[in-house]
Amino acid sequence: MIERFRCHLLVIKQYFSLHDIQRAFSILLPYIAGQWKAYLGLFVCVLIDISLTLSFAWFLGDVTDTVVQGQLYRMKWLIPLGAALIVLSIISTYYDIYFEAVAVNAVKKELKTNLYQHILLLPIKNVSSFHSGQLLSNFTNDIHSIDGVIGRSLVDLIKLPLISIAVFIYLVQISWELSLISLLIAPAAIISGAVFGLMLRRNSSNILNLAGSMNSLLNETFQGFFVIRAFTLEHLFHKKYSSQNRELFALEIKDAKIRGRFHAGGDGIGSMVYLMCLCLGAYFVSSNVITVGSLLAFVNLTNHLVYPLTGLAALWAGFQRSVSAVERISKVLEQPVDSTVLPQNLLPQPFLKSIQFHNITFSYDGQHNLFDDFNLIIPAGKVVAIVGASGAGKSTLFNLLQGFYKPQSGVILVDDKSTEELSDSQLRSYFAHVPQETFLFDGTVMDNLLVARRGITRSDIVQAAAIANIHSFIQSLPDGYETHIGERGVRLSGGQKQRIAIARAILKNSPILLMDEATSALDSETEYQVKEALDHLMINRTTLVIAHRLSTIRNADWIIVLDQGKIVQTGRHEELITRQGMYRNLYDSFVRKGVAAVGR
Ligand SMILES: Nc1ncnc2c1ncn2[C@@H]1O[C@H](COP(=O)(O)OP(=O)(O)OP(=O)(O)O)[C@@H](O)[C@H]1O
Repeated sequence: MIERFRCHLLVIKQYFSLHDIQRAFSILLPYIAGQWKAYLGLFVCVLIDISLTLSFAWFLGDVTDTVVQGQLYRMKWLIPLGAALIVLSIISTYYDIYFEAVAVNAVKKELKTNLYQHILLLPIKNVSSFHSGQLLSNFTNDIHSIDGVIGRSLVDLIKLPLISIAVFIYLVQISWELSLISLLIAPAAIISGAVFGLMLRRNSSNILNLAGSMNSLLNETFQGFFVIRAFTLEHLFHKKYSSQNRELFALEIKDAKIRGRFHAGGDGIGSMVYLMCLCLGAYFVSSNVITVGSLLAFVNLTNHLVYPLTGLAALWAGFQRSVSAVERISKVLEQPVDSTVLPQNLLPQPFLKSIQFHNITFSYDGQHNLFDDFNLIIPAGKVVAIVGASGAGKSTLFNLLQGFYKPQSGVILVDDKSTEELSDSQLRSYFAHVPQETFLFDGTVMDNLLVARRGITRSDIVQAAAIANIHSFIQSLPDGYETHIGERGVRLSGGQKQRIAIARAILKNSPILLMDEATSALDSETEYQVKEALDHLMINRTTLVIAHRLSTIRNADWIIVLDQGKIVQTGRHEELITRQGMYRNLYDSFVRKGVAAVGR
């Protein structure tokens, strides 16, 4: 019980603390400052709006008194003045909407671009600590929820107190007694704003978190479509999504109820003040304390005294809602990046000497070392097969080499240059990576090949495709190289995708080939075509291959046998086969399984 009370107290404290709002603004301020012209325009519109509010009230009162007192000659200049006020109001309304749209959308645009760039620059270990659905949610729900701190609310923060003060001074001139009555609303507005704002903040934080989870589920559904079908998980996923969707609906309705009660309450209080002022004002008119025109001007302006007060409370509530969204975005933006420059596709550099791993210590989680004082030298121009049980660290070697992860200690040299000293662009220009699973972008075959390197010509592409044994197939497609292959290349077979990936690696023309041999079996004809393509790719290159086929291992110049992050054996197939040890065991298991790939 006491614990729950403490918990509530903490939430309330957090709600009234300025710290979160200050933090949100410190993140957004550079973006807001970048749009100072639009905000200045908006501020000028606000000043015009305040002046117009007072002018219209005065105009209403003056026209009424003019008519009541029979001084119709004054209408000669009152009518053009009214028309001028209306024209000014039309112009101001237009620019008000325009400047707000420019300010809000420009801030969001910049924030989205920076967030995207930041994610592209984040070290892989940091990116993988976020769920892709959560990152997606940052761009969709969260960025759209920050309106409360960058849009009209920001200007209202200045406008509402200003209009309140201006209107109050004007009202006091008409009648100080009525003005005091209209001030009765202040405490009620502030208390209701605070209470409802607190409820809104908690609820919208739940909405944003749930929307993030739903995005993650959608992402998994679309990416794991085949697994869902194969394991008949449709019912399970449907149940999960429906349940989250129902929960979201309930939270949205709760949000609407809170906002509804808040606004209805504010309107109710406003109407009561209006009624009280009208009744008391009517009495003052009948007692000749004020004129009819003054009463009309007064009741007209009362509303402008009421809504800034309830508005300020709503503003606080709105800030609270947006703070949750900014907090979620800031979790990504606060992750440190190694460099602020986006890597670019550079022309390949020559590679003449060796790759060296010196005293490398590496751990993914910072606790269990996968590599401990690891040393390895790979001379240029060789085909090196890396073999070992699953989880031995083979792929991790590739990750370290390409700078996707940094070792905790030790140094990796490529042609005597430390990978730490090379920029990401320089480092990656050394390598062409053919991963086990081919990833193709949504677009045409040509689009997927063009990404390999800058300045590629069509004849380069045709040549590379021919070497990769895929040219004839591409030509047989309805639009040849311009055929759309669908998201992740869904319209192609595994073997076709692999050969496009090989053509892409040929086009990149890097001196070092990193190849993670596919374990999935292809039919013998396709297998042959892929193998031939790979053989072409290896010509004149240093090749590091995580080998799964005996034929690759047999033909390698050098074999490295890896076990739990340690090199346990090295040599050629003929030597290793004669010795007792891990390689011999692996070979025996290959033979025992009667691997179809043997000898291919
Ligand atoms: N991103 C990661 N975060 C944490 N641990 C990881 C990560 N990637 C790999 N590991 C762990 O590091 C170890 C080595 O993984 P690695 O992928 O390098 O092995 P591998 O030899 O390539 O295995 P396989 O042949 O199955 O692909 C494994 O125990 C694995 O669980």
